[in-house]
Amino acid sequence: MADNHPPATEPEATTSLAKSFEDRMSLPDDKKSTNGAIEKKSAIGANPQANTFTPSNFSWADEVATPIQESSKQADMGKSDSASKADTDAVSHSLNSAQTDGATSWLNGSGLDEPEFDVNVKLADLQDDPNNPLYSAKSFDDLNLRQELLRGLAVMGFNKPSKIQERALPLLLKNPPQNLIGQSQSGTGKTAAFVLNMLSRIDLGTKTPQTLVLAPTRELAKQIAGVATIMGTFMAETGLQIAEAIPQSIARGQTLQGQVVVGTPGTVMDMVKRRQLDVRGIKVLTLDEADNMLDMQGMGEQCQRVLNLLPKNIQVVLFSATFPPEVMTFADRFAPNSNQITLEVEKLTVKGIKQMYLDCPADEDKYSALVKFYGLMTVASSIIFVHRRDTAVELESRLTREGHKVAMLTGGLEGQERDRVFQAFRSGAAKVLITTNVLSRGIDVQTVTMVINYDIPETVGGRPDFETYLHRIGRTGRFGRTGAALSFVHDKKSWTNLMAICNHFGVEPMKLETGDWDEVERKLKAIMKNERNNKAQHLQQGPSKKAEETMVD
Ligand SMILES: Nc1ncnc2c1ncn2[C@@H]1O[C@H](COP(=O)(O)OP(=O)(O)OP(=O)(O)O)[C@@H](O)[C@H]1O
Repeated sequence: MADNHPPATEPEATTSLAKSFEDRMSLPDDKKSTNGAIEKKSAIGANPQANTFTPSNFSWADEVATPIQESSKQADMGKSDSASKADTDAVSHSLNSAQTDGATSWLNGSGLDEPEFDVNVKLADLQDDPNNPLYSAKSFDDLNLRQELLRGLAVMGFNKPSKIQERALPLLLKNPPQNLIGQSQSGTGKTAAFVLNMLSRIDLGTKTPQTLVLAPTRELAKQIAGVATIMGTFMAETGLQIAEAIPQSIARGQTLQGQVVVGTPGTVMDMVKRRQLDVRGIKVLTLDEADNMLDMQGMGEQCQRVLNLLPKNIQVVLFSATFPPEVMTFADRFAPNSNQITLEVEKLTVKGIKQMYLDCPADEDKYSALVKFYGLMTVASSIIFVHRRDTAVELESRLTREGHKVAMLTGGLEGQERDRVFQAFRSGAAKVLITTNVLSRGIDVQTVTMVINYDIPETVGGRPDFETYLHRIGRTGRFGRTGAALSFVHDKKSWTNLMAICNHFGVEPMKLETGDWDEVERKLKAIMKNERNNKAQHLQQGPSKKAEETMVD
């Protein structure tokens, strides 16, 4: 695969073929260093908390709505509604070994100390609105989960299931087990749905692998393993073990032990071939980001080969926010006779994400526009997506040379370096991450309030890449938070592709122009103000009585 044509997500297996440029680049530690103060106000990567909030210095971070604040309130109280102190301590212990974000903010994982705002939308309000994907009519207690899992959910602060969790769990947990294809918007809790299914189905009497999750990247595999570790804290007492099947996770000659295995398909294949992974006891196979995993131009063949190695008649579970029609046929074959929860394309965009685009005169103007844009506001954490690895490297060196503090991760980096960079970003030590599509899917870092499409996502053939756009912007606005996505256009092709993407999802992005930065600032403030008013109205009126189901079986 040529370096300038990365696939939608760079699979592990292809990274060694395409890293010549980065291989030559030395990335000294000081570039990635996560300490060191940034004096310049609103510089890229500067800590927003270092700036004083004034009306003219508004912050996107302020717009991270109250799920976080609500969470920190729980932290103040020392525990969530139904979790005991002992349970909380047990989960804190799990956190030491798990890489996760999602549930951990109230345990000081990634909580933001946000300035207070006049209007607060609580997660509870969103979850009471039947039009919201986070809505549920049921509680976790109604879902027949084992007690240990209910305790895990309680300390994680999961008070109520989201719509996908409420709908998928009864289908997943039914016996005899049935296959499932599940779709819901980004950041609506698909991971918990499939992790709860796996943890409900394992036998703790043996350490042999019983459930296998495949994910497209090491970061996502580690994140899922982290969620399973925390959710299963109280099953660990009776023998639960979670194992990662990613490059270098175990030494040669060692075998993987654990009822739950989470890995990338290439490494899983290798481990099975080397007899490091015994798959004879597997009874559930889950594919996260399933449309990407089943894409025949990507990992489809590998996943099929893994499936062929597993026992017959296992439960196959496929989850993603997107299932384009061309993949759906294969998905049906991969998970035959499945129950299906799907979404209409217009329902796919997350309402809390404000979409904008910046009209740049030419490609070479994008860089100065980026710097200028960051200068207008403080951002909690942000991700800048580029198309090519060499663009990522170039952007990182240029910004670093000019005193901005940024981190960079592409599939061209070695595994341990990837872990180090990503951990720095996850922990908040690095505020700006430049990356390719390798991190476009699944990654859950709650502090991300801004996603920048420095390059509009396109397929190998140069066509608009609808799915990648949706997954990229879905790195913000997670589980009821608000966020913003800004796409850069600089010529006819990038503009046409962006418009095609927006038409596809039925959204109207707001246009910003580089000719008049005062106007850009004014528009940004207006959009944020509007958002606050909408929330205020929503809270005054309460949820709409004409509830319209957003999911169809
Ligand atoms: N019931 C719940 N209550 C509160 N928070 C939840 C609940 N379920 C999930 N979350 C949180 O929501 C966030 C998003 O969840 P998750 O990563 O599973 O989303 P996803 O649907 O898999 O997204 P993507 O499509 O991007 O992969 C996480 O931070 C998770 O901890």
